[in-house]
Amino acid sequence: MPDPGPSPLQSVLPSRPVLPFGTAAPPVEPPGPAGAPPVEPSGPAHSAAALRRILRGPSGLGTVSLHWARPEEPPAAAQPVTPAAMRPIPGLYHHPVPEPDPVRVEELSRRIKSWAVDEVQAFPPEWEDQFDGFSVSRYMVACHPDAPTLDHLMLAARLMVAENVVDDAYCEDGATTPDVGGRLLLAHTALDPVHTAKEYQPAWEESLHSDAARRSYRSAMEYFTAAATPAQADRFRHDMARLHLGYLAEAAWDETEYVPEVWEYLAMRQFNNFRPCPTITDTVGGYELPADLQALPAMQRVIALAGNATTISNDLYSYMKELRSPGRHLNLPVVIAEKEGLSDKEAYLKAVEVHNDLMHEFEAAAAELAAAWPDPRVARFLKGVAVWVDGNHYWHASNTYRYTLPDFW
Ligand SMILES: CC(C)=CCC/C(C)=C(\C)COP(=O)(O)OP(=O)(O)O
Ligand SMILES: [Mg+2]
Repeated sequence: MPDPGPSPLQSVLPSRPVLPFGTAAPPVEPPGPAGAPPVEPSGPAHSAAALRRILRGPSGLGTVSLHWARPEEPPAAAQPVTPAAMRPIPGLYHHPVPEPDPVRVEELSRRIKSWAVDEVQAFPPEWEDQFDGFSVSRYMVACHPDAPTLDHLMLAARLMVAENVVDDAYCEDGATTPDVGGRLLLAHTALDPVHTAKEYQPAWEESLHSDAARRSYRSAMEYFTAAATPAQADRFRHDMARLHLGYLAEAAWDETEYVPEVWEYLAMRQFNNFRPCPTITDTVGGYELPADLQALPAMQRVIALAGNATTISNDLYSYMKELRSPGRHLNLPVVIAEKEGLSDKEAYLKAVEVHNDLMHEFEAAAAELAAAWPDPRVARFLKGVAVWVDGNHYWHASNTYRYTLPDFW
């Protein structure tokens, strides 16, 4: 498939002031009465042009200050960057991203490893190669190019590492145990604190240091809540509860050897999903999408579609890795093949089409919302989610340590 070039949400970078940690964005009146004004009928050209105008951000008198603060670090290294070896899935709709700033990647790698090894003991020494091969720094710099400082990037990197520690230690490839529900709930309390009788509170607090998963969640959440507003922290807790519900459904189907219908699998994957990563784009970017705008049904639809597209992208890039794992690892191609009687190749190619449909639905919903709610914070958040989707694809397509593709082409 020819490279479709930058997504409509990528074409301009809205300019916004960077707010220091924890500062709530100044209130801006939504554009109209309670309900959003009707989106005028528009064809693709109209909405793309409207979207470009909206995403360009405010212009005219008094807006000159609405420009991003330059990152505190020195500019990127002048030497040419060796682009990562990319192998995009043929026919997969995606947008290219600029090579992540190598200066930021190198410094973030140093800081996140120090946190993982020295602060929280996130993994045993025998997992060090896997940790390095995950390339979390290249991932996060690609997904959050608007992060004003490395401290902001560390917020995302710690949570990404912690989320994967929990997935690997509790849910992946044979790690699932019959008591996974109890273990996940207790790990979740490292994000969503227990408030209980005085006599029992110390035992809970001590539990947060008892395994790598809880140590990682507790520490990453402590840094996050220090930087985020209360509303952003509560949003994240809610998104992580969704994620853990998805893990539990996956574990229950694994335990009972149930193969879901395709729609059931897609429903589960909307919860066992990258959602908690793009939805922190405002905290990592140093601004806030207010809770009332984040909760808009139209915004919720955009977030769900973006998360679904990113997660089915993972199903496609991790297909070979999962075929090699113990037992039957459910992913979209495997479920389509089983439930629709297709060959492995036919099912995989159909899963690529499902991914592409999700991407087009996401971009259309984002463009419609940006036009309906021309609030600069909505535009910036939508762009941040789109950039996360594209950065996530870049990481999957270039992580040849972790992923290989089937020979279907
Ligand atoms: C980082 C994060 C919030 C992950 C959420 C759920 C998750 C682990 C994925 C969407 C990745 O899926 P999967 O478990 O298939 O991971 P790999 O394919 O092993 O990379
Ligand atoms: Mg996978």
